[in-house]
Amino acid sequence: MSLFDEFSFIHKIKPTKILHSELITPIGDDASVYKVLDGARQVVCVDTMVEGVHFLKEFSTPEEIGYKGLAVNISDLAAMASIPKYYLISIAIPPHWKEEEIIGIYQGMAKLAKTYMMDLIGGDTVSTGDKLVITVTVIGEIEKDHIGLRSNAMPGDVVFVTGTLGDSAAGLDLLLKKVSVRDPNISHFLINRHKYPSPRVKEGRYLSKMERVALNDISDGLASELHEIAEASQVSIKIEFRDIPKSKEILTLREDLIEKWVLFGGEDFELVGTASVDSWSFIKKIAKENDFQISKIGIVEKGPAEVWLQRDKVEQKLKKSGYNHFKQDR
Ligand SMILES: Nc1ncnc2c1ncn2[C@@H]1O[C@H](COP(=O)(O)OP(=O)(O)OP(=O)(O)O)[C@@H](O)[C@H]1O
Ligand SMILES: Cc1ncc(C[n+]2csc(CCOP(=O)(O)O)c2C)c(N)n1
Ligand SMILES: [Mg+2]
Ligand SMILES: [Mg+2]
Ligand SMILES: [Mg+2]
Repeated sequence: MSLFDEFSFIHKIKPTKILHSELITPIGDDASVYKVLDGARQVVCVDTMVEGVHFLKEFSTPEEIGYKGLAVNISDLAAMASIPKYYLISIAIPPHWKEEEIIGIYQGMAKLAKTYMMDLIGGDTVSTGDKLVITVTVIGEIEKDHIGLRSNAMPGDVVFVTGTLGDSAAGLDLLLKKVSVRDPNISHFLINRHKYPSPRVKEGRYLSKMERVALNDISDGLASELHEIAEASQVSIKIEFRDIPKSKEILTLREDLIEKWVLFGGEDFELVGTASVDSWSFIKKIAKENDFQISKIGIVEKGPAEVWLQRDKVEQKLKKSGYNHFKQDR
């Protein structure tokens, strides 16, 4: 499968003709949005988790796997600025998974679903040969005209991210024993960030109040997601490494690793986006009043769909590197 590129594959299978004019976002964003009869907008998306690719039984409990499986999907709803409502689970179970473990996965999901008031409305259960596969479909709603499209960025905009970046990838490298940390509080924090991502639904909802906001959630890494916004909006993006928010815990680790985790690590499930300068002053005020973290990391400029990274006054083109299924550049 090494010749298979995830992103060019999606481009190849993307339909060239849309049959329903009610469809607002076809393939190419975090979720699909379409009009329903009463004029409201429904938001739908699906993501799959595979044992060995997204999680390992050796270091994650069934509850943790379930929590994360739903969280990463809610994160895509947050990246459209929508309100989560329902979810469906398709699960392919190999012989070495016991029923009580599968129920544990559902318990992990149910815990998070309660927080976001989501109902489990269906799914599918099948057997499979070797690896557990969990496919989660989520459905949300959004008001007309307030969708966080990747194509909404405009020259002059501020580029922002929520939370801190790189913690999840650092936590994964701790679990995989690629790095070690002496302080148990630091390793606990980073591993927790890997196992329990917080979908930024509240942040997405506040951001939806702006007249125009571009949004993407960080699953494959900051560099990859910024490229997706640059490509969808046909703009150039410039970011400053120093301004990317990093946790105090990650800052105790090696500088070259921090850079790799922050830019290319992925699974942060924070939101990255752009908004006008006027909206940005307002966003900062709302964030302070409502106790969430959001930081300016760069600007949008006219120009080709590229991403530039400034570091110690040196500017370099940032490659679209990050997590790409089938590609081994990580
Ligand atoms: N096999 C597929 N068939 C049809 N559409 C697909 C397929 N795979 C992805 N897509 C669509 O391509 C677009 C980009 O998908 P992608 O999975 O990269 O985004 P994402 O779900 O936000 O990221 P991630 O999966 O890394 O969390 C989305 O619109 C998605 O629905
Ligand atoms: C055991 C194990 N090895 C590696 C990783 C890292 N990882 C897997 S998928 C992915 C990108 C997001 O997934 P997707 O693009 O499918 O949404 C990343 C960063 C992990 N979580 N567990
Ligand atoms: Mg996404
Ligand atoms: Mg996806
Ligand atoms: Mg991905």
